[in-house]
Amino acid sequence: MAALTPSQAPARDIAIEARGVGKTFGSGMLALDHVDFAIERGEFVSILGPSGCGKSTLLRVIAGLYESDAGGDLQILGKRSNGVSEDVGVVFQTHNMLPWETVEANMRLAAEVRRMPKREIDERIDQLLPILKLEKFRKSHPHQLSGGMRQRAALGQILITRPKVLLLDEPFGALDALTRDQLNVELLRIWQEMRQTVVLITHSIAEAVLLSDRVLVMSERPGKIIQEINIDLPRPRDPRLTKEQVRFGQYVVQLGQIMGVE
Ligand SMILES: Nc1ncnc2c1ncn2[C@@H]1O[C@H](COP(=O)(O)OP(=O)(O)OP(=O)(O)O)[C@@H](O)[C@H]1O
Repeated sequence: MAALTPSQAPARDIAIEARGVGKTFGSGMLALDHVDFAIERGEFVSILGPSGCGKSTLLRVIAGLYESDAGGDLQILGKRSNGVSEDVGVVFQTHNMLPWETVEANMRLAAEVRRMPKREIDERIDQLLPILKLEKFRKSHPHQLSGGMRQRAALGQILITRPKVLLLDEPFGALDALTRDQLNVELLRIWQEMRQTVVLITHSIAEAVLLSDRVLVMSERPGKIIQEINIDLPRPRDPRLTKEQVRFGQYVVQLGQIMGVE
């Protein structure tokens, strides 16, 4: 069969495309320098890189919370990024739930800000609480929850708005290893059900390999993407079985070498 010419090849359905994206902070401190990458719709991509290289800054640029320097181009779902978008949800390492409101009320507020109809909000809360394993805690306040539950509730506040793009800045980074593993299982399950485009910032090579379709590696500051590795492991990925695979270990070693942390 003849090879497809570029014009015949199926167009890639790109959710996020960065070309020459940069970020300089006030005093001329260059945090990101000519960042280039493209992420397809429905893809799960992790970003790894040394501490301080600009991962969170990049995520905030994608979220529209920071503006990219002049000259760069950032397209989100086919449109030039122009500040915060309803299509993009962000979960940070520390939750931003209101402490005096219950889990349910916090989720409700996040949806009300988007002016979603009450019936739809009720339906989505009922649908999400079991997925997040928070059914029994819908009337609890944040201080009554464990750290893992609080981060699940924070994820719920974002998922209720059904963002097409989900940005995760080390959402489970402050939790112990066991809770983190459990939440990663939940995250994979939720992603498999909802199939948003996910970009995850993590410091854990193993976490990146376990979860992702592709891992982008950033350089030291000023950060740019220096490598990308496709993670060709079968899904669904059971964490224990996946980590036992030879290929899993090879990816971890390969990424460790790229990052100089073997
Ligand atoms: N609002 C800001 N104003 C000035 N400098 C900033 C700001 N935010 C981040 N920086 C600087 O930009 C650089 C990149 O920071 P960033 O938080 O993006 O790195 P990171 O890769 O996420 O770090 P870590 O892995 O340690 O969380 C750092 O040198 C940081 O000090």
